Amino acid sequence: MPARATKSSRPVKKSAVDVFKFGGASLADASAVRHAIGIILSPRPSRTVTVVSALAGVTDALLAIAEWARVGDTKAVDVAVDRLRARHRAVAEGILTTQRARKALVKELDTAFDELRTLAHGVATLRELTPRTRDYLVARGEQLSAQLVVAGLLGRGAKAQYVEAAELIRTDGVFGNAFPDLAATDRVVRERLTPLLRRKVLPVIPGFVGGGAEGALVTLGRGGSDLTATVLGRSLKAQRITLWKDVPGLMTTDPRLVPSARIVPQLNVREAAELAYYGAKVLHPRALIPLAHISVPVFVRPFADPGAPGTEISTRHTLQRYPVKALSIVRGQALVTVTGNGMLGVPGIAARTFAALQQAGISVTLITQASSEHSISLCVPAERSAHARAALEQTFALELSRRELEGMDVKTGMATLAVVGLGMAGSPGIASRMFTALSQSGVNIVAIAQGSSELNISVVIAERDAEAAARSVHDEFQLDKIGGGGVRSDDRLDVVLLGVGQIGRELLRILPRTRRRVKPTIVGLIDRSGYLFDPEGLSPKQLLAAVAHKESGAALTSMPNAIRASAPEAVAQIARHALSRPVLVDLTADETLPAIRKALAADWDIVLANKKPLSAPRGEVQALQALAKQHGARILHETTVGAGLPVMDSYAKLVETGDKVLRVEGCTSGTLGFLLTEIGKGRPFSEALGDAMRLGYTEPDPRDDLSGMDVARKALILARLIGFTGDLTDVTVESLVPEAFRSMPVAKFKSTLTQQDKMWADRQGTATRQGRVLRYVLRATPTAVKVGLQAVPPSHPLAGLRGTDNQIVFTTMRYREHPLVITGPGAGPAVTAAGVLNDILQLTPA
Ligand SMILES: NC(=O)C1=CN([C@@H]2O[C@H](COP(=O)(O)OP(=O)(O)OC[C@H]3O[C@@H](n4cnc5c(N)ncnc54)[C@H](OP(=O)(O)O)[C@@H]3O)[C@@H](O)[C@H]2O)C=CC1
Ligand SMILES: N[C@@H](CC=O)C(=O)O
Repeated sequence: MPARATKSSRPVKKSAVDVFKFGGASLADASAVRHAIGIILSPRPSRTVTVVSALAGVTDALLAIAEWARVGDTKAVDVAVDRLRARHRAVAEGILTTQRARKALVKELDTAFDELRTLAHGVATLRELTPRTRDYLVARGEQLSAQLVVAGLLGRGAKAQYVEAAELIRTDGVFGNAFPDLAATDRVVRERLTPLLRRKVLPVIPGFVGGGAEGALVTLGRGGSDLTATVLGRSLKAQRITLWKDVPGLMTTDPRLVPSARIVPQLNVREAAELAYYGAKVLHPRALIPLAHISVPVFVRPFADPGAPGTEISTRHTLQRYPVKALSIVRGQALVTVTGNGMLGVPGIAARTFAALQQAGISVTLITQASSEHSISLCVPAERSAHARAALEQTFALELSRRELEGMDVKTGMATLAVVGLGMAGSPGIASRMFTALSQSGVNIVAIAQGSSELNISVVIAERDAEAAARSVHDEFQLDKIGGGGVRSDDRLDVVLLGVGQIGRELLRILPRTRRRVKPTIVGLIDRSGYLFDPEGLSPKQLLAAVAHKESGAALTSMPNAIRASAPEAVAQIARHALSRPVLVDLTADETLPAIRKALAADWDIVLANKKPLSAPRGEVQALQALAKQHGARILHETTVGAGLPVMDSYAKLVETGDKVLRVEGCTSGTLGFLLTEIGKGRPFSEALGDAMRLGYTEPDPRDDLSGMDVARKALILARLIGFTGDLTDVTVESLVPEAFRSMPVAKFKSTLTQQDKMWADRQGTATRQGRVLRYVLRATPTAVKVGLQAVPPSHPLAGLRGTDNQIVFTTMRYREHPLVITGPGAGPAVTAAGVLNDILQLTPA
């Protein structure tokens, strides 16, 4: 009868719990344990269940103690126990700050080591080490490290509690290699851990250990702490399970074999399980079994760099451009082939072959049988090949004596290479690409196996060819691009929008209307809260939803699948995916240089509507341009001056044809143009500015326009083009914002606009009486840059501008007497988004 869920046995709300697992290699000494404690305490509010392995090397030391005890060497036992005791004491001393806490912990440790010693001496007396006793001894490593972590957490003022694993993880009771009884464990875990989590207590559980029959303690097999973590994550319906490891994540292959191996950002559970089975040592092969029918993502993350995202293992299927996502090489294999005419049509040969190997305790890593049924080949670890031959010869002694079987052929010095990826299913040509790559690098394929799931293709090759084989297959499937970098594809351009404000949303609206063979694909959106990303491209539905969402003033991170991050973090995380001709489009009005640098470093191109990056101090801008050059990236910024008007384009055409620009003058503020036109018609300042804001002409803070800073930035960008070596502070700027309004919060400024109506009416009145027209004007030469309000006569070319019209006048060597004039609307979402789109299209493949 199913157990009824009581209040306390219900799992805590889905997505509330994190399960962390710290591997032994991470927990090496006191500073590592302190670091782990810092990681456990970092999520706030913390509902973290922690699983720990034994301190690095302790499991091996305990196994050695068990062996010495079995042969009666109590001296060796004592030395090893004392060494372990000293090591654990040193960690205790290093993680606790008060004498009292240290004394108490050392006492606990001493009790545990005394018991260990007594037990080992008992084994030595009897000279008998049962599997049960061995498990009991070896489990001590995880138990001790859990005690240390609990003490460390308590020492940091956290509420933490040691929970005995044998009481939580119910198993089939197989000593040395037990497997959890998932249903039973689910119930116990919820009953025991849920109340602790509700009380905000951090449970710490020894990994690798479970409970067997009659209260026996069992172990889950080498690396079994991963399994403990996934079992707990499953039972608690955790929001995620994080395996903190001494590797950066799951790699496309072994980086020692292939230096260009990359971290795979995301793997499907089936792919990860396949890789674990085929030799990717990072993950315990059985660790993913508990998650087969339940969607809890597992993250393999680097302990040394907790900010790095590592590899996500989940039910998602991303990176679909990669039919193969990783490859594994297992060396030290032997290929055993059973051959003979007597196998034809005789049922049971395969079954007897595998039964013989199973009885000999030999694990088979690959099987292949030709359809002629003339032979069966299989791979076994080379060191077991003699045993395998003997076991098979014994099983088939009769067939061998009758010559129905020709014999057992055993080839040692072999390796298996397996390529793994969900995208292989139904994609023709993957095997042929793999075989062609191998043949082109001179690698002979000895045997081939492919499962009907098409999730992997494995080949057997000579071990001496392993490196060449891995490199050629890795190259063939472009796996060096999977963790980031630009893939030069002819039919894609991947765009990430930094900023989803007025301009960003308008750009998203007009993008589908692009008349180009290759339409840019929006793969990412970033705002102040975080980012939304899909390497395959956000769907039109997602983009529409994002536009509506942002229009309503909400944060991107309140949308499904969005991730909380700062802009530089978001770019860095997105840049780990291989994108086609990636472009970062900066549509913020913020200091975004750190994010832009990250993008350039990943070979992305940049499009800017934001003027701040290029009006930063000269040294920073020069460094940015040098970085772009180094990475072969382009920085396009047409809309930083004159919105959609072809200002940068015209400048480039002038200089490309050998002209020299001597000075630039004009009006480059749509907001001020509109404001002065409206005030000139007699409208109050507050109304006119209100309209400018509503129509999307102003900067997010309209004082950037009114203070002249927006024009100053544009002037500096233009002036630097023609040789000005100064900074923004060297630009002479006339501010139109009265002192009292300059530093108040923007919301307050917007609510007090009417207080400036009279000042603006007076200013306009004076100009009208003088028969003049007010214009905010810039003048930039290689030696001086000035922006400010001018009262120009009605005959002046600038006097004729209306509304948001900008005018940019280039005086050049060629256009000296009659300068080149560009006039037109210079603000507003429609023209600006079109200008940004034009820049993006310049980067699009033709
Ligand atoms: N309006 C115009 O006519 C023209 C504008 N431009 C330039 O276009 C840019 C965008 O203007 P507009 O769309 O009106 O501005 P908005 O204020 O409407 O939008 C800005 C967007 O940028 C995001 N953002 C701001 N700072 C950060 C940050 N540090 N990290 C991540 N995201 C950030 C905001 O996020 P959140 O939503 O979370 O606040 C918002 O989505 C400005 O630089 C402007 O000068 C250029 C030419 C013409
Ligand atoms: N706020 C700016 C927008 C364009 O750069 C302006 O009004 O010109």
